[in-house]
Amino acid sequence: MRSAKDFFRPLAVGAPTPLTEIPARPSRAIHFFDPSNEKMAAKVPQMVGTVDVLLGNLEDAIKADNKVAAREGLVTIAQGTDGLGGPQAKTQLWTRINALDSPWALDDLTTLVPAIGDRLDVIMVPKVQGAEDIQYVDRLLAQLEAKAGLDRPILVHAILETARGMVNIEEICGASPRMQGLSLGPADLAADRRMKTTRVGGGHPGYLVRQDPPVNDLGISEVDANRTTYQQDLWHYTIARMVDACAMHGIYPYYGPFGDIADVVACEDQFRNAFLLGCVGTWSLHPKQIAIANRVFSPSVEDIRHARRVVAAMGDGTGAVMLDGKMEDDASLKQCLVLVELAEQLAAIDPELKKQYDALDGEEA
Ligand SMILES: CC(C)(COP(=O)(O)OP(=O)(O)OC[C@H]1O[C@@H](n2cnc3c(N)ncnc32)[C@H](O)[C@@H]1OP(=O)(O)O)[C@@H](O)C(=O)NCCC(=O)NCCSC(=O)C[C@H](O)C(=O)O
Ligand SMILES: [Mg+2]
Repeated sequence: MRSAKDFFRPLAVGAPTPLTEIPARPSRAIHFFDPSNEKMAAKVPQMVGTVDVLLGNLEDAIKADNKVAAREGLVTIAQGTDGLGGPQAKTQLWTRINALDSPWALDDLTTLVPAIGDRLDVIMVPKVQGAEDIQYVDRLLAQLEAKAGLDRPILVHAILETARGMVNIEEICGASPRMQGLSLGPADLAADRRMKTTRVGGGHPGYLVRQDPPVNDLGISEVDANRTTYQQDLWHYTIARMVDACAMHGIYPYYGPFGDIADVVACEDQFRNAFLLGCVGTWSLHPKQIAIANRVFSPSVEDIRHARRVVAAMGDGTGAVMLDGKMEDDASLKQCLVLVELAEQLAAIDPELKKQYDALDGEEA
């Protein structure tokens, strides 16, 4: 472990100085595309500006025979697409490299950083098991950045998809000042934990609680009676764990994939649960999931109306007031400020949202 004194020193001579704070750039949807798929690649330029993050995927879902084509395709796309990636871009450019125990990960990094390191905002590392994985990537990136003459550090995002990664979650978050955030990888995590769901994210009808049985006049429980069941969220514990670890380390938590592309309703529910629990965004696997993510991970006009009224009513921010029959105080003010600040960040990049929030300006507090 590095000492506190050394933590923010570059890990290679000439590498950019690490950031002391991870910028809160909007990232409601991290949209995955396969850079070796011509049809998907052709859609990238028109998606710039409509989605917060475009992620060139090199890992799972890319056939082994296409790994090199995907890597080279990503270089071509990054070099040839205006407005994609870099600190000022409206649409960030991320990649998901291959797993560190695969034969491709090293070539992914040594190819991408010199070629498009100035465009790449975040590198997502799959199947992270512990701090050692992040430290390996951290040192290698510093060497490659120094060699390429880059002037800002590329950030790192870890996917939680093993039981060991979950157990080591705090040390992963704190392993490097490059750590930008965490995503849930529900498919790999389910397999590693030997969970019995075969779905890619989302709920499961078998994971439920059932209403108590009615009791008859003889005091006997009628277990065969019709009883309401309530489906539970298989991922609640994992997401909540991830949110706490990220908040503690000043980095950002994300829900991961929702594989039932056709079920846009359940997808929206899963995304909203993650938003309410504290996640800042999610993955999008299909173009139709982008609009869902943008909608869900943007505070509603109603929420912002209420939050602004609380801010106005609270004056200097201390004490307690009654608003619409409810108590508001220093703590609920902080809750409201979370939403107001998020709305400001999103309005800065999303003109339609800005218009909706601005329309509240004339309203009485
Ligand atoms: C899921 C898909 C395979 C579906 O593709 P397809 O059957 O082609 O869908 P459509 O016919 O509805 O597509 C309509 C058009 O849109 C284009 N398209 C589709 N998906 C994308 C996309 N992601 N980006 C850009 N464009 C896209 C199609 O080419 C069609 O174009 P056209 O014919 O010209 O109209 C496919 O969506 C897909 O492969 N998505 C990405 C899958 C992926 O990245 N998976 C990996 C992430 S999830 C994971 O790894 C699990 C995780 O790690 C864990 O452990 O949990
Ligand atoms: Mg996975």
